[in-house]
Amino acid sequence: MARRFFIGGNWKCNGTLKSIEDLLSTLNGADLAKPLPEVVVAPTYVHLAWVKSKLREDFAVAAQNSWIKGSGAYTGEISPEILKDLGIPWVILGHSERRTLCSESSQVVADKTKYALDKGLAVILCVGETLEQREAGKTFDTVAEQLKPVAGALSSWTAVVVAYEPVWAIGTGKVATPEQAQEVHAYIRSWLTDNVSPEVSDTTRLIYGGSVTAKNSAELGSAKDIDGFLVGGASLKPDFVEIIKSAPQA
Ligand SMILES: O=C(CO)COP(=O)(O)O
Repeated sequence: MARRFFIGGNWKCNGTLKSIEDLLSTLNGADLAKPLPEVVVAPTYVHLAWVKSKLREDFAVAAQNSWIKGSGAYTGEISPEILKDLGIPWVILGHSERRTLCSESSQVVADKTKYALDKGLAVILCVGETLEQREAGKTFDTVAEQLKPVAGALSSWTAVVVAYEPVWAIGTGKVATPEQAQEVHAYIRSWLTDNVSPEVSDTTRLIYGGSVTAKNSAELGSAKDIDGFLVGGASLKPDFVEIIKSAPQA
């Protein structure tokens, strides 16, 4: 079945009013061929509602995280209910920066994913190995360990996109080769067949993240099991438009 190509821009902890205004005018002014891939940008929480109100209507917005439970006495957190109320359709969960810097375990990521989906958000679920894990031959085991609690928690995957982001490729300029990325995407697809269902495996979009640029996106995007990208640094630049343009036409 055809999976619609998906391009996410994770702005991380970046942006000023001026830089975002400039970026919005680049994105909104871009002349893009139809049919468009699905395009979703993730500004910081404080910029989210403003970006949503200014962004072209054929792109959507995502939060970069959400709380594990509903609204209440959780200082500093943002619940899926609040995001839903603001009309935010997507959330990124399990990014390696949160797993590492905020000690989010795979079980916490699974519980957050379930809660966000239950409240009607769609989830970009990130998985990926460190360089140490790759060099120890543990890439597949690491990804399986990250997916397992999610598979245990979810009853439906229709609103999930899985982002494979090898930690060693994030923000390093060291992009996975199309063969390296394809190998792990194929593994994830077979893992989903065996542990969830052939239908989920066939329909779930698997996107790649880690030093994606306008120079490498076309080649990566032509790999069989790569259904899109989660772009960090290059999503803050006009490069992002070129990455969108490089998406394979459906
Ligand atoms: O972490 C990423 C997207 O979530 C990738 O970041 P870079 O594209 O900057 O390597």
